[in-house]
Amino acid sequence: MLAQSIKTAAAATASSTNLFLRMSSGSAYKTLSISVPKEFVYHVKLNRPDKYNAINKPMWFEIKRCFEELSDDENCRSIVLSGEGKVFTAGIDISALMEMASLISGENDVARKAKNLLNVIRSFQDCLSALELCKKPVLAAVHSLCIGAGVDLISAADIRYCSKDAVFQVKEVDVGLAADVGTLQRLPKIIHSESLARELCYTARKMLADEALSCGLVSRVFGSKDEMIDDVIKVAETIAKKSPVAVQGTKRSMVFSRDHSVQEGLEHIAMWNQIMLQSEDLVKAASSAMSEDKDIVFSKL
Ligand SMILES: CC/C=C\C=C\CC(=O)SCCNC(=O)CCNC(=O)[C@H](O)C(C)(C)COP(=O)(O)OP(=O)(O)OC[C@H]1O[C@@H](n2cnc3c(N)ncnc32)[C@H](O)[C@@H]1OP(=O)(O)O
Repeated sequence: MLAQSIKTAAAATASSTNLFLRMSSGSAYKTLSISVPKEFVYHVKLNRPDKYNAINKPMWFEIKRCFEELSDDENCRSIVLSGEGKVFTAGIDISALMEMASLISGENDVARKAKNLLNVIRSFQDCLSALELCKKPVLAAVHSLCIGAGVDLISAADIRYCSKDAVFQVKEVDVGLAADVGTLQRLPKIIHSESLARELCYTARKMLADEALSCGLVSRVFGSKDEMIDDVIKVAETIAKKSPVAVQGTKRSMVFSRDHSVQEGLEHIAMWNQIMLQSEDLVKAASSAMSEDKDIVFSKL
C-alpha cells in the first residue's frame, strides 16, 4: 500500500515537472505552441500567425511562464524559439500599448500614474528576462520580420539564427518609446559595437540578414525557414546530448561573466565548480572521452 502511494506520488511529481505532459493533459498555452521534436529538445513557437505574432498581454505572460517552467523541467535540455506563420513577430501588440495608456487614465497624480507604469514595465521586463534566467540554452530562429519587442526577445536568447529573408528593426523610437525591455541593455553587448547599436536604436532602420550576421547578432544565415528550423533543432540536439550539469553551469557562468569583471567571473565559476565537479556527470563524460563509447546517458536535471 505504502509502496503504491510512493509510486503514485513519484509519478505525480515526475509529470508535474514535465511541461509537455501537463500541456497534453489540458493546461495549454493560448499564444504559444510547444512540441518536443527530439529527446530533451523543446520547440516553442510564437503562435498568433494571423496577427503576425504580435505580442499581446497573454503572450507576454505565457512567455514568462513557459521559460520558467522549462527552466526546471528535467525533460528539457535545450529550447528552440521560432515564430509560426509568415513572420517571426511584429513586436508588441498595439492593444497592449493602448492598455498601458488606459492604466493611467484613471489617475490624476503623476506619482500614482508613474507607479502604475513602473509596475507594468518591470513585469514586461521580467517576461523577456525569463529567457536569460532559464537554466536551459535558448536558440532563437528568426525568419522574416523581427520588430521592436521581437529584438528585445531574441536579445535575451543564448544563440540567434535567421533565414535570409530576415529583417530586424529596433522600432521603438518610431512609436515614441525608448525601448525598455532589454534591447538597449543587451544588444550592444551582443554586437560589441556601441556605435552600430546606437545607430539602429536611434534611427529604427531595418537591418537585413547579411548585416545581422556580419555584426554578430546572429551566428548563421539559412536559405529558408524550413532549412533553418531543421538545422537549429540539430544544434539543440547536440547541446541536449551533453552533460546537463556542464551546459547549465556554462550558461550560468557566461551570463554572469557578461556583466562582471574577468576576476569576478573566475571567482563565480570557481565557487560553482567546487560543487559541480563532484557530479557524476564529470566521471561519465571523462570516461567516455577516453573510450570508444560515445553514447553517454546523463541523468535528468
Ligand atoms: C513596456 C513596453 C514594452 C515593449 C515595447 C515594444 C515596442 C515595440 O514592439 S515597437 C514595434 C511595434 N510594432 C509595430 O509598430 C508594427 C506594426 N505593424 C505593421 O507596421 C505592419 O503590420 C507590418 C509589420 C509592416 C506588416 O504589414 P502587412 O504585411 O501589410 O500586414 P498587416 O496587414 O499590417 O498585418 C497583418 C495582421 O497582423 C496584425 N498586426 C501586425 N502587427 C501588429 C501589432 N504590432 N499589433 C497588433 N496587430 C498587429 C495586423 O493588424 C493584421 O491583422 P488583421 O486582423 O488582418 O488586421
